[in-house]
Amino acid sequence: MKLLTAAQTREADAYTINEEGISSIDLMERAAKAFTCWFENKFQPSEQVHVFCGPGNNGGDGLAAARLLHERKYSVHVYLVGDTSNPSEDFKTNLERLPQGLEPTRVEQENSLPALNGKACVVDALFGTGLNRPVTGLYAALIRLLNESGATVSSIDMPSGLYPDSQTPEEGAIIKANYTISFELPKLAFLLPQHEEYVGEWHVVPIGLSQQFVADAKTNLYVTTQSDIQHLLKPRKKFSHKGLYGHALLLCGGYGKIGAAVLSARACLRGGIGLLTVQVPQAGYTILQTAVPEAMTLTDKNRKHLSELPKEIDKYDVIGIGPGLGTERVTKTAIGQLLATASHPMVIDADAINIIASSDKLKMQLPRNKVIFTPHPKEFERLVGKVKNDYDRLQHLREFCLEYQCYVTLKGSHTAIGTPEGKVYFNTTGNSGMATGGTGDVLTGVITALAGQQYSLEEACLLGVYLHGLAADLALHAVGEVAMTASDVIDFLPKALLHLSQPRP
Ligand SMILES: NC(=O)C1=CN([C@@H]2O[C@H](COP(=O)(O)OP(=O)(O)OC[C@H]3O[C@@H](n4cnc5c(N)ncnc54)[C@H](OP(=O)(O)O)[C@@H]3O)[C@@H](O)[C@H]2O)[C@@H](O)CC1
Ligand SMILES: [K+]
Repeated sequence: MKLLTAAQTREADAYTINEEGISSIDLMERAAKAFTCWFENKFQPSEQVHVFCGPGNNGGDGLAAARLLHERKYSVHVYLVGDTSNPSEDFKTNLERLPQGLEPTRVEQENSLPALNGKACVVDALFGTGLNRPVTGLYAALIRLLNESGATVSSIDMPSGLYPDSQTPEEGAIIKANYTISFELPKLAFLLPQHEEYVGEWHVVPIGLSQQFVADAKTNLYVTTQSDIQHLLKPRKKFSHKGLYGHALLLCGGYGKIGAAVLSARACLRGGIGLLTVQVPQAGYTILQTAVPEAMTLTDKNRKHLSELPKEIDKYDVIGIGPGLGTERVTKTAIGQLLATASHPMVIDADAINIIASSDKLKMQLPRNKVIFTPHPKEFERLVGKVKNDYDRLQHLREFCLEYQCYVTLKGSHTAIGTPEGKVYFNTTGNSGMATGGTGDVLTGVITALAGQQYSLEEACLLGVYLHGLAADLALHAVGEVAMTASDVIDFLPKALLHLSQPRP
């Protein structure tokens, strides 16, 4: 799914009105109905609902939603906040449409802010995508009051005060919403970790914006949904044999971290690889052979660390390297040899990233269009330098992928996948149960498996990241977030694959 900017959303709005024969006020009614429908599923009519409206169309949505909730027997209070003497046309119409018994309260000064307690149910319709400067003054005072009240806040389209697709200046007040109900498409701001406390749980509701406009809109930002991912999955042929599904080499594990190699290897097998060879230091031989009997095991001449490449390296279809390696000098030398000689697709994680990040020479040796890096944010900063905020991190992601013509899956709540063409895809599966040691090793195994099965590197990243998160989402029902381990994620990979291969409803 494409991610459009606020400016593009406004254009989509205008295009829909001009080309699809719907008036602006009717489009607003659709938006208000979509919001109300979500609201009714969430809150009982016994709730006292306080709707705070700003002067633009976001406020207009709030007025229409207030009317619809009133009709559905909610006890509604409407507040017109700030200077609403010059409102948008659709705001005006919806103000006129308020029925008797729903007279709005004007809030024009800080000393007329209403008192709210923690039980209040608030609808935030102050500002949406038309916000054009930081929120200060009366609006900021109201936002602070709402944030401190403990009330449950549902924001229409955007948490008021948050910039939809650029860094919000520090001086601007921002609503801390429990829920954000956005129209048609999510906003970039929702996908960035720094906004978690403002956006809360977000949902997108359709309002019938022109699909033609969305299809033609230019963007390099995407959100991966199940339907985007599902069609990537390749069915197996009936007359199959293991040689058709790739031979992967994993270079993982060091003394005290052989478990990382076990996790990557098990995940690689669950990801469908035909044949798997794992090279571990001598200390890992018995462990690997016992824990992962399906994998062939090679031992390094070094007892504790990777120090050499296997012979006949050309016979492998893909190489996964990094989990548990350590950053010994001998390992650095081996990675140098790998980058200088191998032309395989490579999945590079953990200490292999740290080693490459510490050497400009190694970075220069990276083969173009062959490498997938799978860093967490700290490893990413080692690669690109310190970042200022999440927007800056995205910018660095794009620039790094373009410069080195590589793929990067930057791990996080919405893992961001950068491509050599400068595209960024945000993943939508996964949960905080994955914040535990070893889940990264699992991802390396899964992506390595997919890259070995002749998925393109872009497909391997998109599908691998999605599956990894989906497995954790399925594991959530069985073990919960707190108890989840990396092994649970591996155990649910088969269910995730089955889930994706079911026909779409
Ligand atoms: N596109 C769609 O798909 C659909 C969109 N819809 C809805 O429309 C919303 C966008 O509406 P919008 O464009 O009227 O902008 P909105 O967010 O109400 O704010 C503009 C007003 O705020 C003011 N203002 C701005 N910043 C300010 C500040 N810091 N402090 C104080 N004032 C400030 C600004 O005034 P001015 O700059 O002139 O002073 C202007 O009056 C969108 O989020 C969605 O909810 C749906 O109804 C239908 C489908
Ligand atoms: K809002």
